[in-house]
Amino acid sequence: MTTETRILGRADWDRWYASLELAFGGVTEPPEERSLYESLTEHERSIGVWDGDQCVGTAGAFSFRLTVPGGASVPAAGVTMVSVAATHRRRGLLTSMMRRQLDDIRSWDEPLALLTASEPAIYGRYGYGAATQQLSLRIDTSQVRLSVPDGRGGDGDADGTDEVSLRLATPHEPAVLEACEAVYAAHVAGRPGMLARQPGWERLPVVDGKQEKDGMSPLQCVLAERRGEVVGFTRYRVKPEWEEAGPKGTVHVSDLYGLDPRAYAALWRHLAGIDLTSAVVVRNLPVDAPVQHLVSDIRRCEPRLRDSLYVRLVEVGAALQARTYRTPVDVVLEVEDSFCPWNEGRWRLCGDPKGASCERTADQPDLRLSVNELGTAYLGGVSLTALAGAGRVRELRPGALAEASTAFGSDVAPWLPHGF
Ligand SMILES: CC(=O)SCCNC(=O)CCNC(=O)[C@H](O)C(C)(C)COP(=O)(O)OP(=O)(O)OC[C@H]1O[C@@H](n2cnc3c(N)ncnc32)[C@H](O)[C@@H]1OP(=O)(O)O
Repeated sequence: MTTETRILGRADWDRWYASLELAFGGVTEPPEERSLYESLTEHERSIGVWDGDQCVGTAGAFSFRLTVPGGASVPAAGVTMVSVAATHRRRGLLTSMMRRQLDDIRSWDEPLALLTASEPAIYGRYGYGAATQQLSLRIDTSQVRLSVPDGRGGDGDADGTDEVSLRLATPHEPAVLEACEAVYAAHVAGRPGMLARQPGWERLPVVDGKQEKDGMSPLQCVLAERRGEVVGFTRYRVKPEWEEAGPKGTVHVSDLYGLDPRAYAALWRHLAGIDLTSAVVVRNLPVDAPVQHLVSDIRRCEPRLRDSLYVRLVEVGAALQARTYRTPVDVVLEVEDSFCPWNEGRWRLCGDPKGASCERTADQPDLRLSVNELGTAYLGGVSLTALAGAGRVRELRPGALAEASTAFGSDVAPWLPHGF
């Protein structure tokens, strides 16, 4: 097999993307979604593998900025659109693309690579670790009640001026899109795992997807407003269904953000009260989503967890010093990284809530772990102690594990709100 790997040329995009679609089963995306992805593709950061004039491998890397614990926004390559043609699988093409990509990302001085995996078993061999989870709920709104915040958190409105009102809006309308994006942007710095969306990405949640073919309504949008300011929004589709006993429709939530507890609760109460529906389904919430504390019966919400964002430390030193640490930490990490050997060896990590340094050292190690565990623990959603319990982190100095594990933790659960 003779193949050539090259940077994606603009004229090649159609064939390149068709090859990706075929590898994912051959269903062609709706034109609006396709053209959005065409405009978002960063050609110079994308590669294609060609066998003659046939594209047999694809991979891209968006230039993202990722929020890390402490709130910094760190350059990160969003690895995406990875595929190998069915005729060329299991011959090492994926490994060769991952090799090329990680070398490129390093040369771009981006300390992190990120992805969401089609299958969790694929990317561990390249040093990625599952760093965040997503919570899904199916709320039985015929049984579950949602409470209203009582203002004890300081958001009371004794004189009624803090009241939130809800307004139906057209999701694609530029002013609406802009207002929703501003609410999204206000959340980014406060939660590790979120991405600062660049222009164009705000359209991703509103492209007309395949869902409408499944009997769902077009996307609907409700804005939460206070004194004329947009303080939250939700976007959702309704799937009407009827049973002998009566209506049994479902509300499928795409996203929901509130800038304060009242706006947040008002939006959830709206979703739970939509006529002719008896369930609200949401696929991707942070594991610490406050809605879990608004419902009267969490068991009737069927909570489930799934792996979400995978993180790869491309440059261990730069990545570990880009975030802060919840408590003071001073440990020597002995890192294994066979795929990116420049990371191998001992690193002294000194950090606290204000900042961190991470330098090469010859000192005795306190913890031994691979780059996968560093990726898994990096955003503070999985503890080093839990990984040690699985034998994946070794404590070489008594006390070092508890010290590092506490320091790596995050008060706010890391979360990736959408795929890419
Ligand atoms: C970030 C994203 O875009 S995720 C999307 C990934 N793409 C898809 O799922 C589309 C459908 N699948 C494909 O296109 C291909 O099967 C790919 C990309 C997953 C794998 O490509 P290949 O060229 O066959 O992989 P390659 O031959 O380099 O295999 C490398 C290793 O991964 C393993 N591997 C490959 N695919 C899988 C899989 N789906 N599950 C588990 N292991 C896998 C191989 O067995 C091999 O293991 P080894 O190193 O122990 O020998």
